[in-house]
Amino acid sequence: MDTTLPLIDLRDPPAESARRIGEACRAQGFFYLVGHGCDEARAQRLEALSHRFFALPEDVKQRWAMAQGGRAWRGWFPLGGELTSGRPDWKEGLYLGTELPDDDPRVLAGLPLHGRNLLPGDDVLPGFRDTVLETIDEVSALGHRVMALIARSLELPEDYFHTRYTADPLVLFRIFLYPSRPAPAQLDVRDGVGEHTDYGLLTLLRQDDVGGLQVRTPSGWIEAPPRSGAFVCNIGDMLDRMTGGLYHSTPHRVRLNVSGRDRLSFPLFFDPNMAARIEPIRSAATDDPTTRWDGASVHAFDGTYGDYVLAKVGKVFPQLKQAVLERPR
Ligand SMILES: O=C(O)CCC(=O)C(=O)O
Ligand SMILES: [Fe+2]
Repeated sequence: MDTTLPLIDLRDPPAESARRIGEACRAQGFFYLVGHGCDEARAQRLEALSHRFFALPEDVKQRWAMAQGGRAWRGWFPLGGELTSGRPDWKEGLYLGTELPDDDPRVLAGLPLHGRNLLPGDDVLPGFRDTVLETIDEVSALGHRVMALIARSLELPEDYFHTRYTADPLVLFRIFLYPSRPAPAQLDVRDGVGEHTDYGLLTLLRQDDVGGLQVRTPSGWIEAPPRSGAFVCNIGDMLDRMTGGLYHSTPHRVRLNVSGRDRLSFPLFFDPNMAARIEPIRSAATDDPTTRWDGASVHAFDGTYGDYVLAKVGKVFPQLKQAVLERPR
């Protein structure tokens, strides 16, 4: 297999973009996206403000710690605070998502992962909050566009995913910092982020120019190096499940950062509404029995997206799960 990931330009005719996205989803499950029209100046501003946020002293950042975010699971977590396969990742981060007011019915009902964002306001980091919220809106809109192209690539109506899953998507946005300083020897750290697949439909990730993201292909690990102005997109478990394995939810990881500079990344997870039941797609494009594979746990899954994502999130933040989800309200 090719050792570079395909590049999709959204300025191409939609039929061509859809065809090439389909090819990429069947092969690597990963592709670069350019010509998307997102505001470059905003992305640069977000990068600069994020560096300033992570540079704040720990006791200041504690004001926005995830523990204070309650059931919304928003806010800051410290280095080593998130686990992949039970092992701490050597990264620090800010968990964010669609901004919902306290009187939103989903928040009132105590639906996990929904609520207000927990991050510094203009008194501490002028412009940070607005830049984050604008970015979430902008990249979510791009998520809708790419999902329409993915539908087309599967010979489905363009609104296939929108109607069933994403009219009101679950959108989780994260800002990660992978420090250049090494982890203390007593911490059992191996990667920036250990090998994993993403849970939902589609991940759209911007990264700075440091690099470190790697993708597992049948012929081994390949790099997904930074490309200026591009998103790295990949397919999540739910699309793999819906297509019977035709579109790959490909394992990936981030290596320890030895560049001498801190690395920032900005993944947005564009996922089904938590109440949506995940159903296999029936279309000519997914009917080829030679492309089906079974046995992987994702294909045994039957339930709503909420069932799936909460089980996953509980594993990466075990203490929070105990403190938040397993406590009676
Ligand atoms: O930071 C990156 O480049 C990748 C992060 C990632 O894979 C994830 O958060 O799911
Ligand atoms: Fe990931």
